[in-house]
Amino acid sequence: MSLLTVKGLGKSFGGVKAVDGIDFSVGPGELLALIGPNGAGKSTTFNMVNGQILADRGSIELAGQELIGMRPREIWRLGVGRTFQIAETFESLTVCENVQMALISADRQLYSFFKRASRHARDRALALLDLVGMLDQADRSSSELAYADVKRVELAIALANSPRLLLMDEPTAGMAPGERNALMALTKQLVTDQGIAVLFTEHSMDVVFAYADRIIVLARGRLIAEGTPAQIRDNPKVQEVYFGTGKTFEKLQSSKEGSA
Ligand SMILES: Nc1ncnc2c1ncn2[C@@H]1O[C@H](COP(=O)(O)OP(=O)(O)OP(=O)(O)O)[C@@H](O)[C@H]1O
Repeated sequence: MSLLTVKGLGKSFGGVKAVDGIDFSVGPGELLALIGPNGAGKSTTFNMVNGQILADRGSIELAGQELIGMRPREIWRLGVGRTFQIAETFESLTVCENVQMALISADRQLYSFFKRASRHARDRALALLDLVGMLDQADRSSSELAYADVKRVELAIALANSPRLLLMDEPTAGMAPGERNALMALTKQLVTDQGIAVLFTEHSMDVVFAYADRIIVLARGRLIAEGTPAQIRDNPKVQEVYFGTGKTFEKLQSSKEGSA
């Protein structure tokens, strides 16, 4: 059963068909990687799913509900979370307060008094920090954290909204290989346990091949391949348009060994 179902999705900018009629779906607990060379249409696809860009055509359904035409905030309220390439937390707040803010924001309709919300949210924030392995750093200032830990806090913040679908934009950008694997292993475990569907883009092929359940490949706005990591690795069309374009494939294959 799919949670997110995208059909015939398209978006043009002037004469450029950034996304040209693509279909895909993601199910609960599944990690779907969206890859492709520069300018393939990955960001445009992402931004259409979370409502930042209005699609020209097609449909994006979350559990049967059409998202096209909704604002990002409404889509977020329906349970579509997002993490960013560069993780950001409020540096003036502690780790725990950052997660509390996210909880209070997610609960806005249920709590009218900040104090009450804030007390209640602390316990839940600590539980989320425990999930991402950051409980012992809950009362530290966010400004003191190492980057890999900021990414963990960002994951806790994304989980605060109890997402059904999580969009992750290059989740491991800027991280060392060992840290990349730790973050992705944690993400995979959490989304599997909680049945969250994940759509992620990633330039790092070692991460894609190790953690994606399925991969879709875009090139010039078109979906040119879809399959398991093994199917995508062996697909000649993919090698031609994507891996064949540069040194990326070879380089990342050897980095996989280094990071395993
Ligand atoms: N706001 C915009 N105005 C005009 N053209 C755009 C705009 N956004 C994207 N494009 C064009 O649409 C195409 C797809 O861009 P997109 O950013 O979605 O690709 P991408 O796969 O995310 O690329 P990258 O990996 O480099 O981030 C490109 O040709 C790009 O130049």
